[in-house]
Amino acid sequence: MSDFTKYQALGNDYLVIDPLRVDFTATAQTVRLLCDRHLGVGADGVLIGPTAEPRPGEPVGLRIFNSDGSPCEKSGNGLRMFALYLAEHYGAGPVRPEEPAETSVVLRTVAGDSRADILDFAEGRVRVEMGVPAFATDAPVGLTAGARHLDVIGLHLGNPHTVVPLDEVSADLARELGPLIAWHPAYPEGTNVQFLSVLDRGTIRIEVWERGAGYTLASGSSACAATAAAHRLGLVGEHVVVEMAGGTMEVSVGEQGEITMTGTAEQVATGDFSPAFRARLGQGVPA
Ligand SMILES: N[C@H](CCC[C@H](N)C(=O)O)C(=O)O
Repeated sequence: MSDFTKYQALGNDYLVIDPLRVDFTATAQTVRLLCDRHLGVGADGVLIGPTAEPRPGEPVGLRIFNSDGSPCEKSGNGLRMFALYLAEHYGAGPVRPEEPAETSVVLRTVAGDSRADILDFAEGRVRVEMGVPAFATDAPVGLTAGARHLDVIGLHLGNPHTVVPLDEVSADLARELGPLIAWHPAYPEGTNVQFLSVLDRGTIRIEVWERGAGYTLASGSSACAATAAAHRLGLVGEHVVVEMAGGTMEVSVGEQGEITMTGTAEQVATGDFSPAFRARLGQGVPA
């Protein structure tokens, strides 16, 4: 059994560490070192789970951390990856990879439960029910970031998001304004930020700056938040293709406002920590 399994979804990468199989204590420090692209393995975040032996029909718990070591309530890409991890490693339990169309599991984070269905195991295609967003206000509100006055829409989807609708978006813009908005005094807990451009009623483009991880090539919960905001503003219909730097995802808005996302994720590698790195993690060297 490997110490870690690395996944990526549209260029957003996470390490899965399974506490039932590996002795690992997640602290801000150990997560930061693991995620460091120069000193560690490298990732946008870490998924620690399952938190207890999976039992058929019962929710499976996981904890999620950002690359800066901060805990986060939820990660859309992370949930898709973790559903695949469970199918690959605990297949006969809550999920059945031999019956891909029927493979489903309820994942439990501090943000609540999310049902995940593996639609195509070979392609790593997973659909996740992300819940109903809670909007901070009915209409966009003004926010000053640097020298810019922006109209933004704040919403919670288990984790916090701020959507910035603009005519055009770019990675440079996200890198410039993202950190100013993510830690703006208006958001004491910080916020994930989506720069949104609506291309047509079925297509949006977003650039993402994540709280705790910075610029990322894609973010599942961000794709959902941006779609929910665009839908609320009447700019898109119920089914939206979300273009991000790392690829596209499909997001749907249900009758009650519930958000469902579908996209791929893939396992990249499994690996073991060297004794020296394990010691640097402060986790001790296995006998
Ligand atoms: N990449 C993640 C977002 C992580 C959210 C995290 N940065 C936070 O602090 O809430 C996703 O696919 O949804």
